[in-house]
Amino acid sequence: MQLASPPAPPAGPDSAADRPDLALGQPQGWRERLAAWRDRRMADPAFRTWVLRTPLLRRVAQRRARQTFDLVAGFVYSQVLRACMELELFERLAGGPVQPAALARAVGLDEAALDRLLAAGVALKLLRWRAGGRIALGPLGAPLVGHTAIAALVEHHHALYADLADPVGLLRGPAGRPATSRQWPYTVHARPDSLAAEQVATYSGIMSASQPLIAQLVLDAYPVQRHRLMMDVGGGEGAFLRAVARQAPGLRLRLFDLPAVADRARQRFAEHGLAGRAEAVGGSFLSDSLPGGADLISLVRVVHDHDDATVRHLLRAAHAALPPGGTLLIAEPMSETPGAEAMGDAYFGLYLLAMGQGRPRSPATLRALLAEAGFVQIRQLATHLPLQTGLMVARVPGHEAAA
Ligand SMILES: C[S@@+](CC[C@H](N)C(=O)[O-])C[C@H]1O[C@@H](n2cnc3c(N)ncnc32)[C@H](O)[C@@H]1O
Repeated sequence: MQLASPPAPPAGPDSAADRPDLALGQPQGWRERLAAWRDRRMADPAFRTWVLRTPLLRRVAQRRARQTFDLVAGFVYSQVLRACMELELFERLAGGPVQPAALARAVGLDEAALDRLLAAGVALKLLRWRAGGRIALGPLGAPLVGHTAIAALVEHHHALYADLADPVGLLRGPAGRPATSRQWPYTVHARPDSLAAEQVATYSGIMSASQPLIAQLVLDAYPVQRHRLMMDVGGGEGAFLRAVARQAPGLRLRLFDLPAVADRARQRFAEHGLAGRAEAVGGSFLSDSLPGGADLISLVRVVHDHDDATVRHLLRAAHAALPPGGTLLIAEPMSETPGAEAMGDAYFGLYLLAMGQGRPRSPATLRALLAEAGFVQIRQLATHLPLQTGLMVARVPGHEAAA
């Protein structure tokens, strides 16, 4: 096998003279020099062609190209998923493979249009072809049958999708209010505790529907049953506490959220026969102190919604409400999570920007904020799916430590 020698490196834009606006520095140390050399080569089309023609390097080049094109085309893949969900294809195929013509009639699309969607769905492993030209669930579509949590997330993305049509505009600060922030009115309202029932209904419904993505992961990672009274702050409609109630029958439960949200939680607790065991307290952690008495406080998908000043205030309030030895849990997707960096830093980073406040935080950042608020024994607990939630546990100093 004869290998062609690689083309000479291009004269890339690697000097400060080429980009005077950036005042580029020289690479420091051999690692940076090597990386700079490699980056210059990778930026050269002739070098990339040579790599593709070289058997031993081709696989790496193909994988990199696929990753790049996934980034280029990812928004289309998301919309293919959305179309499948809007047309309820996964539920329609749950009973087994069907003929595309029958499916086209059922969803009200002409056959050619449906064929195009089916081909896209097959390519994305949402669907798969079966003998006789029938279409069936694929490996990624099968778990989505009746998956109301994913359905709620996909459906509510229409706002984020609109905001991201101009990502640089979003980063610069959009002229108007991003559509995403309108979905979360507490992020922009001066007095969130005065939000009315109809203003909290949509986001509370989305949170409740998507809570199953989180609850069991948290409960598998932390034994809540060792506590007496758990207070879930920013607990929404109580979906998390309902899962806790099933797991820990002896635990008393309290939810704290904005008054209009707490009303919804109270109603849900009554519907689920929990009225005698779970109470819902309305208030704002921005202006009210948190009720005392709980030996465990949870903040589930709450901290990342807020800027650092509010988080400092909230953690101090949680510390003040807990007894000596009391425990605080923080559960949310975290940045810099190995294997889930894209979810924490790309998805939530941009999502929270469009929402108008908050940021994804790394375990190290949360640890520092918790320590500043006076917590000790701060630990990160592993969850089975850190992509969906990470978990931090911390204690108030004192003799009553439960563990
Ligand atoms: C992203 S949702 C998470 C809901 C729930 N913990 C879950 O994971 O499904 C954030 C929650 O914090 C509540 N919240 C926001 N600002 C608040 C405040 N100032 N005081 C009390 N609750 C607040 C919202 O009403 C909402 O229910």
